[in-house]
This record gives sequence, structure tokens and C-alpha cells, in this order.
Amino acid sequence: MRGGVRRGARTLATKSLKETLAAQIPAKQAMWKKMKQDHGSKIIDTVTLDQCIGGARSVKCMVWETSLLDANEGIRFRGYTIPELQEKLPTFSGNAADEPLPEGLLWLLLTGEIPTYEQVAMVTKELADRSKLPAHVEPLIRSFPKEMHPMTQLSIAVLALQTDSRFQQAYAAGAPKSSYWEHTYEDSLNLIARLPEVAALIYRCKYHDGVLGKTDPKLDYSANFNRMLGHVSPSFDELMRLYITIHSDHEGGNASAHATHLVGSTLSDPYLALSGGLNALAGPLHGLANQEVLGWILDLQKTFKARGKPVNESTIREFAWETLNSGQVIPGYGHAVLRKTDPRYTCQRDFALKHLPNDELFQIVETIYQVMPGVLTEHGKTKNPYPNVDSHSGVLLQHYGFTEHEFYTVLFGVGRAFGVLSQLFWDRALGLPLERPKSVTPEWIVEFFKTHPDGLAKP
Ligand SMILES: CC(=O)SCCNC(=O)CCNC(=O)[C@H](O)C(C)(C)COP(=O)(O)OP(=O)(O)OC[C@H]1O[C@@H](n2cnc3c(N)ncnc32)[C@H](O)[C@@H]1OP(=O)(O)O
Ligand SMILES: O=C([O-])CC(=O)C(=O)O
Repeated sequence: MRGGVRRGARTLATKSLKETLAAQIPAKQAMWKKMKQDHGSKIIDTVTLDQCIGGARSVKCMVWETSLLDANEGIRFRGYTIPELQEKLPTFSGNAADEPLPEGLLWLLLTGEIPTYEQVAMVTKELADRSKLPAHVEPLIRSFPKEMHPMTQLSIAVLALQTDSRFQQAYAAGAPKSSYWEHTYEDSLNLIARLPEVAALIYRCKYHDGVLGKTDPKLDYSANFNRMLGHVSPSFDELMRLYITIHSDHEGGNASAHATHLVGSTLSDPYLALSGGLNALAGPLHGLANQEVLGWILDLQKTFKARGKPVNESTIREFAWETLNSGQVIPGYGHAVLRKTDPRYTCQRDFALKHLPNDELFQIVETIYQVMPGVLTEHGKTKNPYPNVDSHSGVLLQHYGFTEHEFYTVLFGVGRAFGVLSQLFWDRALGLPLERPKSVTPEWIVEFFKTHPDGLAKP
């Protein structure tokens, strides 16, 4: 099936992505309506004071169609684990051993169905057709000061793309609620289509000569993104396909997904909503951890070179304790929900074992993996001493000469757009309401426990 995705043309019998979604909406709306009628007033969770103060960990209070996280197993995208996606989603070459195409994942996230090669080819073409930036965006990116963080640049650039928002235009023209899904679809696809050029412009202007590499209509989304960034290695194209796929979604409660969903619930358009999500992703406890991990590893190397010692289990342990004793976290380890090694870490490790087994930084990451769970367990604070996705991504990028680690979270942001915008589509198609949980003051809590010393009884 080599080249099938590139050359696949739409046959008359094949519905487009938008037509497929339009056909799904009535049944989905009916399903949720019935769910509310049958079970709407029943209790599915309770909230302790610890959860109220502690970032709402594990409180079930939002719906998310596109993925679900299990603390031990990790993420499932529309019910599929990462190895299952790698087995079932179309690849660029047609070789099943290669990495899935994010265009196929987008079809899956939106529709819940594994796409055919033909459907994936349609998405590749649709994204390419939508990719032209509004004229003012490129000069804006070129005007950013070099020292501005790439995530700040990305968030501003996404806001600047908003001048083209179909949702905003339709809303201002009085569009009915029943049509919101359509405008959200248009904005979300346009936004996903335009992110690679925006990200590549930020990268080329901040670190290089400001000139984008040439795209090729025969290539897919990820390979063309790499070309614009200035990378031409087919093996790096494979990594980019995997990278975007695994970073796309992590159920609804993570900070970038939740922020996008929250902002979108006010009927802000997808550009405003995604920018909010990207701002959350830019925090070091969330997506920025991938930049921090690489920084930590490079510091480790530098420190022990200066001390005349090799990087090995013993010096990694020493450096980890220095980090912990200075009151900092070990980036790339721990997780708000996961309690085992993140399967996104494992699949990146598998990629490294296949493509770069002898890479020096990969060997260091392997040794850190041997040492760190023990150190963090001895430290005794973190509930999860195992690595998360951010622990591995940087060393893979470094291997392909993508050394500017301050930029890594931008790549995460491009991937995350696939998941959060797919959900935003369903938020509007299902008419989900304004999000507005209840907060309480410390005085309210004190008063509450005066009258309910044991709290409320469990149902
Ligand atoms: C894509 C992603 O967002 S994946 C996460 C990326 N972030 C990182 O890798 C940063 C490092 N990790 C962390 O800071 C945390 O593990 C988080 C933010 C991811 C999760 O935070 P929480 O859910 O609060 O974790 P947990 O309940 O285990 O925290 C308990 C304590 O252990 C500490 N802890 C958690 N992870 C670590 C770590 N990697 N290093 C040191 N201490 C840690 C917490 O800071 C907290 O300390 P405190 O009681 O003094 O406040
Ligand atoms: O789930 C979380 O809280 C953080 C995370 O790993 C992600 O968003 O990818």
C-alpha cells in the first residue's frame, strides 16, 4: 500500500470527514439526552475536602469523548491503546511496522472509527488545502523579539489567526445553536492545518535564518511540518508522526485540555480556546516539563564533566538528590493520575531501541529510568515515581539534530491541538453548557464542619 495515503483520491461513495460527523450527530445527541433522562439525578462520585483543596484530583465532573486514562494502563484513544493505534492506523509507507499518521488519529478522535487509507488521504489533502495563513500572521511572527519564549509566540500567533474565525463570524451574524458544530469544525480543521507553518515560522525566525523549508504535496502533514522546520530525514518523519499522535490527547482533566474546554464553553471560538489551552501547556508542571527534562540531563552531563566523573547510576542518584534537596521536582517523573510508567514513555523508548539504540543521551535516559523510581520512592513524597511522556521526548529530538529544547513544548502544542479541538467539536455538537463549578471560602468550610462535623454521609 506504499504511497496509498499520498495518492488516495476520494471516490464518490466515500463520505468526507465533515459528512461522516454530520451523520453521527443526531444519534449522539439522542444518546446523551436519554442518558440524562435515565440517570441524570444519580450520584457518580463524591468530593472530599482534600480533593476540593487539592486540585480536584480524580473528581468525575466532566465528559470527554475522545480518550480515557487509566492510572495503571495509561491512555486509550477512543478505546484504543497506543500499541493498538500503531497496529491499526494507516502509515505513510503502508508498512504496518511504521508509525501511525496523525491524520488517521484525527479521524479516529473525531468519529470514533478507525479510518481507511482513503479517508486518511482525504484528511491529509483537506489539511493541506486549508493551510494558508492570513496575511498578517507571518509579519507578526517575524516581529517577535528573539528572546520571547516560543510558547508565548505560539499562543499569540494562534490568537492572531482568530481574525479568520468562522465561528466568531457566524455567531456575530446570529447563527442558530444547531449550526455551532459546523463552524467549530471549520475553525478546528483550519487551525490544525495552519499550526505547522506557524510553529515552523517561530522556529526558523527564532533560531535560524527565518526561511521555511519547502513542502511537497506528495508528503503528509508531519513530513511537511519537518520540511518547513528544515528537517529531511525519513526516520525523523516517522518520529514526528508518532510524536504528534501520542501527544494529542490525555482525557479531559489535564490542564491544557481542561483550559481549552473551559474557554470554549463560553462560546469563545476555537482559536481563543486553544490559545488558553496552550498557555496551560506552557507551565513546567505540564507540557514545559519536556524542555525541563532535557535541561536537567544536559546539566547533569555538564556538572559531572566539571567534577571529572562519568554519568552513571551513582552520579545520577547524586544529582537527583541535589535537585530534590534544593526543593525542586525531578522533571519528567510523577503524574497527577498515572501510577505506572506512562505508555507514551514506553513507546518512545521502543522507538529509540529501534532507531537509535546506541545514542549517548538515550543511554543516559535508560540509566535514569533504572535509578529514579528508587530515589523518588526513598524521597517518599510523589505518589508515582515512574516517568511520564516528557521524560523521553527530548532525547529523541536531540538525536535528529533538533537541539533547541526551549521549542519542544511547541511541538507538544501542535499535537495537543488534535485532541482538544476534536473534543471542542463535540462540545458544540452536543450543546454542552458553560462550565461553572462551585467554589467555597475558608469561612464557608469552617461553618460547614460546625454543622456537619463528620462531613456528609457517603451515598
Ligand atoms: C504532559 C504532562 O503534563 S506529564 C507531567 C509533566 N510534569 C513533570 O514531569 C514535572 C514533575 N512532576 C511533578 O511535578 C508532579 O509529579 C506532577 C505535577 C506531574 C503531578 O503532581 P501531583 O498530582 O501533585 O503529584 P503527587 O500527588 O505525587 O505530589 C505529592 C508530592 O510529591 C511531589 N512530587 C511529585 N512529583 C515529583 C517529582 N517528579 N519530583 C519531586 N517531587 C515530586 C509533589 O511536588 C508533592 O510535593 P508537596 O507535597 O511538597 O506539594
Ligand atoms: O494528564 C495529565 O494531567 C498530564 C498529561 O500527561 C497530559 O496532559 O498529557
